[in-house]
Amino acid sequence: MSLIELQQVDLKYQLRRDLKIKDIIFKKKNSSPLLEAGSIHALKNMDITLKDGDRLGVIGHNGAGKSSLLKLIAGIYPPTSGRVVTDGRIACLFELATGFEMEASGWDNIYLRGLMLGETPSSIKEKTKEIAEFSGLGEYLDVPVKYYSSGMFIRLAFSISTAIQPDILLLDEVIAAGDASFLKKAEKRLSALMESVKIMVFVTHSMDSMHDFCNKCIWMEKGRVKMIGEPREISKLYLNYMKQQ
Ligand SMILES: Nc1ncnc2c1ncn2[C@@H]1O[C@H](COP(=O)(O)OP(=O)(O)OP(=O)(O)O)[C@@H](O)[C@H]1O
Repeated sequence: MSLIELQQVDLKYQLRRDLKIKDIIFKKKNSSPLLEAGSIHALKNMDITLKDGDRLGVIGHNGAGKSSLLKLIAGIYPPTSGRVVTDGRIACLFELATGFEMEASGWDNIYLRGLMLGETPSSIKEKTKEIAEFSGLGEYLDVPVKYYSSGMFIRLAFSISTAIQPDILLLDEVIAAGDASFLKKAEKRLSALMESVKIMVFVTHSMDSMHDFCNKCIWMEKGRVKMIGEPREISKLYLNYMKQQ
């Protein structure tokens, strides 16, 4: 059984300020409460438990803490306090560039990234041909990825990340997967993955996508869970609230 459990979790980002002479001279004028405080409190007292079959949509205003929640579950950031427990193989479909070797070729990156995602050397070798074909990058796979266009890079990153069979899928809607033909192919592959995983956490601003793919929803506000419940119910309350702002 797969599991995501957050117990009284807080996440604070520490801000590093590079002081310049003009900051010292114009200190009062330029001071910012956030910088003065030295940290941003992105997640506050989060308690969430997700088990097999849970498909959680995460909605909320810009800066509410949605992406921070994904990064915390992925283990990219440790909690400042509280406990995060996960059980199961996690695939992240956000910040696709993380973990790539810019000097290495597309082929080498398939191998290295595959290992990082939990494949063994032999299992990733078995999947390499399929990943390469799905990416449609052809001879470009011989070239260091630093020379790729952004669309080519997304093709490769998406093809690798969706080739493994995870238990838990962490997904941000913001995946612009290059040209229209690839986008269509990518959508199909992504829908299949979303249906096959045991637990999904899906950050989205699209209520329609959330209704299609999720059976639970949290509305986040200023780093806290404002409401949790059935997707249609929560999104209705959220949209009404947003209209009044
Ligand atoms: N790496 C970082 N360093 C410092 N502060 C950060 C960092 N990432 C996010 N924040 C801050 O944490 C808070 C939550 O940001 P987060 O990106 O999680 O919000 P979000 O709900 O995903 O927003 P959006 O819908 O705009 O993508 C914001 O105040 C943001 O400025």
